[in-house]
Amino acid sequence: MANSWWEIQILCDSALEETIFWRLEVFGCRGMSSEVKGYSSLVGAYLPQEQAHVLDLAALALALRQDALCVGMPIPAVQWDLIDEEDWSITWKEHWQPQEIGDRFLINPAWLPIPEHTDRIVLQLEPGVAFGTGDHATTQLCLESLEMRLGNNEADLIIADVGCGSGILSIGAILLGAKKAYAVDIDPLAVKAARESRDLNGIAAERLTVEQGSVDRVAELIDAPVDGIVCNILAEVIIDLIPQMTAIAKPETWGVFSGILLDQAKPVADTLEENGWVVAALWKRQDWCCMNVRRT
Ligand SMILES: C[S@@+](CC[C@H](N)C(=O)[O-])C[C@H]1O[C@@H](n2cnc3c(N)ncnc32)[C@H](O)[C@@H]1O
Repeated sequence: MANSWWEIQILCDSALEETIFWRLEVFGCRGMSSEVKGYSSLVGAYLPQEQAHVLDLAALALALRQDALCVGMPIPAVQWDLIDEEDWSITWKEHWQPQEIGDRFLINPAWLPIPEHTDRIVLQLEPGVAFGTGDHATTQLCLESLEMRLGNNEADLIIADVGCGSGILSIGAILLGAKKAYAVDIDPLAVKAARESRDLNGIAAERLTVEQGSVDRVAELIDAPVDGIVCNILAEVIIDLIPQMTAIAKPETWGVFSGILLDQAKPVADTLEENGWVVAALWKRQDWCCMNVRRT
């Protein structure tokens, strides 16, 4: 089937939801949703067909089973099916509704009209293939941190968004008043999605540069160190990237780092300290945390 997607559905105890989201993210799933079913949750996720073989899906189901057994929870029921692109998009549209985040943002699916009577900043998104719809706790924590950081409309602020996914954080920063953002992602599909999100929100290409790559790509693109770095990737990736982040920072540069499970916060904080950064605040949501960091 051309342009087919795996639709993965997992019926689980609600307490397992966060671990399952994490597993799915590491597996490479693009869109994730969850629906409450009594005391259980039905977690849905999507993955381009070419990215996983049936054997990979079976291995994923096994890992989820082991995760549940480790914490004495009922074993989740996992099933998968191939669906075509059109069905995938329709499924998304059913799941995805406008969502308020923090005090300022309203994430609005692109197929719905822009709400007229809202005092919130409307951020339009398509159900693209990239991570970053605002559903995930880590994205929410980053947007809320940006709200606090950019509360005073700092017009000259330049930020780097490492692992931009849909571009949600860069766009959020620009809508809050940042002058420019450099958004990078190693996934070409994310780069395409972020450029589409930029156009959807009427942001000029000069204000939001989107390129494939990572921190080293930002270093090539910028003329001067950035004022802020947002990075919502998994802890182990952030740990590897911290030394490179120092190279694109100046003494006043701040960072908003998320994608970090609570029990991985210490190694991230240790690596930050070793590289001349300090954790100024740590925000928690579910099993995740978001670090607001600054240079020492
Ligand atoms: C959890 S998503 C975050 C998306 C979006 N920024 C958000 O906050 O919702 C992480 C993104 O980081 C990208 N990524 C993973 N490792 C990376 C790396 N070493 N450098 C740059 N991007 C990376 C992934 O492709 C993915 O799009």
